[in-house]
Amino acid sequence: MYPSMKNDLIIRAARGETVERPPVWIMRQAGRYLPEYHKVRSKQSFFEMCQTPETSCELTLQPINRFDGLLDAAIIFSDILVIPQALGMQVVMLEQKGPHFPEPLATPEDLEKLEKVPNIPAKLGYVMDAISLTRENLDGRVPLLGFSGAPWTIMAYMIEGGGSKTFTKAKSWLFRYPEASRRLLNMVTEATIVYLTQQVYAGAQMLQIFDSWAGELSPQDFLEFSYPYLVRICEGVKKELNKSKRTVPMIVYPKGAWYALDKLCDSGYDVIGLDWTMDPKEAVRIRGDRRVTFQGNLDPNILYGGREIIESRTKEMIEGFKGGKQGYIINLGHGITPGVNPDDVRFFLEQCHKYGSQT
Ligand SMILES: Cc1c2[nH]c(c1CCC(=O)O)Cc1[nH]c(c(CCC(=O)O)c1C)Cc1[nH]c(c(CCC(=O)O)c1C)Cc1[nH]c(c(C)c1CCC(=O)O)C2
Repeated sequence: MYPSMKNDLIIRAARGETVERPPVWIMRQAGRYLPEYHKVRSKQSFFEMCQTPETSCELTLQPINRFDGLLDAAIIFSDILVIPQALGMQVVMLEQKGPHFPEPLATPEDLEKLEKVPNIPAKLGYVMDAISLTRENLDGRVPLLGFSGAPWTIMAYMIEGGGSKTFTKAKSWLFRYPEASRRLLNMVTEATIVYLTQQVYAGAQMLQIFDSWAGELSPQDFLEFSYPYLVRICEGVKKELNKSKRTVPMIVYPKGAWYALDKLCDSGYDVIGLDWTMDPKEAVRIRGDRRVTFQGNLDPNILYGGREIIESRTKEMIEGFKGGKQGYIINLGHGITPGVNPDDVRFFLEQCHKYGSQT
């Protein structure tokens, strides 16, 4: 049994309940904008940090401790690329450059090298251990989120071998090898369902699926190569959890897929994460009376603009989401970036509390 919850605002907001103010958390809230992160990072490689439950727990708690009482959720410190690792691929994190796969998938024959049905508890047990340890150490202060990458985004990394501007290799697969692409997407989907379910058994109270490269696809290709797998994950996780009478709210963050918002409102996800290319009022209009909560969507670069614009844009955003007391979770439209001043982050969080309580 874990400590009882002192703040469950985000769980209630995700379920569509009316709350006293919209909850707030920040994608990548544990990361390189925090000096205390660099202290830990200087002693360990990125994936070593992910693989050490005590370190993962410490990093998860850093923003919660620093911004005590201002954040309404913690997200477990890990990475979406642990799934390619579990499928048998090597991934390293290069300083200043980001993730790198020494041997990315080149042709459909390479799928034979992957572990088709990886033993997730054996390969990623350290994530579950980190989640359990963090749940205990959070002491009920805020709920703990688990997460994974969406199949299309994971596939893109496995083929590109890292970040990309054009996604030529990954998208060539979709068009040249649609069958093999579907096989790969299915493989990632099934591993992800097991992974997310295990995270909940370990103590995760909410789940987010990051489809960071959704917006690289055309609307037609998103509907063919991303959406069905997102839906399958939501259904698969909920069905498995239902066997032990559990439910957790699920968030999908399909970055750039504003064109699919209407369809996503019927996807089964409780929460849809929006990036800053979507006007809050327009999103609310498209949603209509469907019971879906929105999350987002301040441009992370607003945090570089100084206090005046941080305040005015935060206020406008909250007002755009109808004042935010129902169907809304405050966040940035994408992860916070390394150069942001933590004091400006505190100021942003204070404005979220101020205008969220007022409107
Ligand atoms: C695409 C993606 C990745 N990882 C993730 C995504 C989806 C979100 C998004 O679109 O930004 C998700 C992620 N990565 C990390 C978290 C931790 C939890 C949190 O949000 O605080 C989460 C939720 C830690 C991290 N993941 C990474 C770092 C920095 C690593 C370092 O210290 O060298 C951290 C703290 C590295 C990483 N990991 C990844 C990239 C592209 C990079 C390098 C570039 C970058 O940092 O933006 C893959």
